[in-house]
Formats: sequence, C-alpha cells, structure tokens
Amino acid sequence: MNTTSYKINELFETIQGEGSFTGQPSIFIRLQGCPVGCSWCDTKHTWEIDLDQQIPAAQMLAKSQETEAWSALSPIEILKVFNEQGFQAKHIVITGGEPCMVDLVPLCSALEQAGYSCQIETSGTFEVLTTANCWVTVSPKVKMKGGYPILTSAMQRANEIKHPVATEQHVDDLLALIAEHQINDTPIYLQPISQKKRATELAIHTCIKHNWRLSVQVHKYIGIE
Ligand SMILES: C[S@@+](CC[C@H](N)C(=O)[O-])C[C@H]1O[C@@H](n2cnc3c(N)ncnc32)[C@H](O)[C@@H]1O
Ligand SMILES: Nc1nc2[nH]cc(C(=O)O)c2c(=O)[nH]1
Ligand code: SF4
Ligand SMILES: [Mg+2]
Repeated sequence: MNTTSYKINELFETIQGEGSFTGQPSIFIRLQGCPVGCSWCDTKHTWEIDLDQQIPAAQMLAKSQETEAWSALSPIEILKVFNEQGFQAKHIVITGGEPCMVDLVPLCSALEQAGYSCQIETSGTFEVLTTANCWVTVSPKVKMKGGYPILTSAMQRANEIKHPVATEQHVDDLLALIAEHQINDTPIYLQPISQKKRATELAIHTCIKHNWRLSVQVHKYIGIE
C-alpha cells in the first residue's frame, strides 16, 4: 500500500480551461509550494509551505476563498475524497504551486490504476517524476525571481508547451528556449497573461505568425474555478 502523502491546497472538479485539454471535465489537485516567483502568478497563495497551516481534509475541501492552508493526503485518501464528493470527471490535473517539487509517480500510478488519466501543469524547473502515460504541460518562464533554470529533461518530456506572454520579450524568450532545447514537433501554446487586452492581441498575432496555438484561460472568461 502506498502511503506517500501530498500537500494539497485545493481539490475541486471543473472544466480544464487551458491548453490541449480545454473543455475537458477534470478534477484539479493543487499542490502547495512553489519557489519560482512569477510576478504575475495567479496562485500566489500556494507559494509558501507553512507547517503551521496544515488543516483537516474536510476544511480544505470546504474552502470558500484562497488561503495558504493545506492538507496532507495519500493517493488512497485522495481517491476516497473523489468518491465521497461524487466527482464524475475521469481526467485529473495536478497543478500548484509547482507539483514537480515532489515525486508524482506514486500519485499518478494510483490514479491510473483506478481508471483516471493524468495531466501535470509544471514550470519545467524541476525534474518531472511521473508515469509514462501522464500528459505533461510545461509552462516555462525565463528569468523569474527564484532564478530557476528550465530543465532540458522537462522540455523534452513535454507533451505541450504553454508559454505565458505579455511582451515581445516573452516571445523572444520562447523562441530562444525552443531553439536551445531543440523542440520541433511539440505543440506550442501562447497564453496571454491575466487576460490583458494587449497581451491577448500579441498572443493572437504571434500565434498566426509562427503557427502556434492560443490558450486563453477559458475558466476566467466564464467565471468558473
Ligand atoms: C498557476 S501555474 C501552476 C503550475 C506550475 N507552477 C506552472 O507554472 O506551470 C498553472 C498555469 O497557470 C499559468 N499562469 C499563472 N498565472 C497566470 C496569469 N496571471 N495569466 C496567465 N497564465 C497564468 C502558468 O503559466 C501555468 O501554465
Ligand atoms: N479551470 C481551470 N483550468 C486550469 N488549467 C490550469 C489551471 C491551473 O491553475 O493550473 C487551471 C485552473 O485553475 N482552472
Ligand atoms: S511557477 Fe507556476 S505557481 Fe510558481 S510562481 Fe510561476 S506560475 Fe506561479
Ligand atoms: Mg489557474
């Protein structure tokens, strides 16, 4: 029996709003902790791991606002929660925070054995430890406060690359990154930062220019989690 536990900030069922799986009913597991420090990050409440902020699972599931509190759950306990909550989705998105700070093999193996498909959302700054079938979305950011470099192993494991953009510099950073890591066939998405009009216009014309895809965080436009 696997007893590894994961620090979970949020666990909820919704529609995947980003990347290739946009529109897919999904269960989101949001892990606590990220040292990368993107100034525009929309989940800053997941950055710190404060051991005094551990709460019981029932309280974490009942959260009505974003807080730094988290619960420790094993894969078996997570599957029990899915059952108790009556979740119907068969696709799991493991995000954060930075989920690749921990070994995700025990979690993804247990979820896949129970009949779920898995996807990870990661910045590509930590080694991606997961199952072979897991879909890996790498969202690289260059020169962030934490100073973490993007790993070649993560870029090469990526099933899709989803790059946040607001300025021409972000586009140049992405072009340099895909050249450096010799990325040829991986689908590339541009995701406008914080729904800004200029960022969205930049993403649209850059996608057309390079034959890349657009990801607009659909959940934020339709007001779901
Ligand atoms: C919150 S992050 C968590 C997973 C991981 N740390 C990462 O960065 O991929 C999930 C996704 O949201 C994106 N994201 C975060 N803040 C955003 C924002 N303000 N606008 C657009 N995308 C954002 C990230 O680039 C990433 O693709
Ligand atoms: N609906 C929805 N789709 C998402 N795709 C990636 C998300 C994330 O925060 O990683 C996210 C999220 O927070 N909500
Ligand atoms: S890597 Fe992800 S969670 Fe961490 S600060 Fe950047 S967007 Fe936020
Ligand atoms: Mg999000």
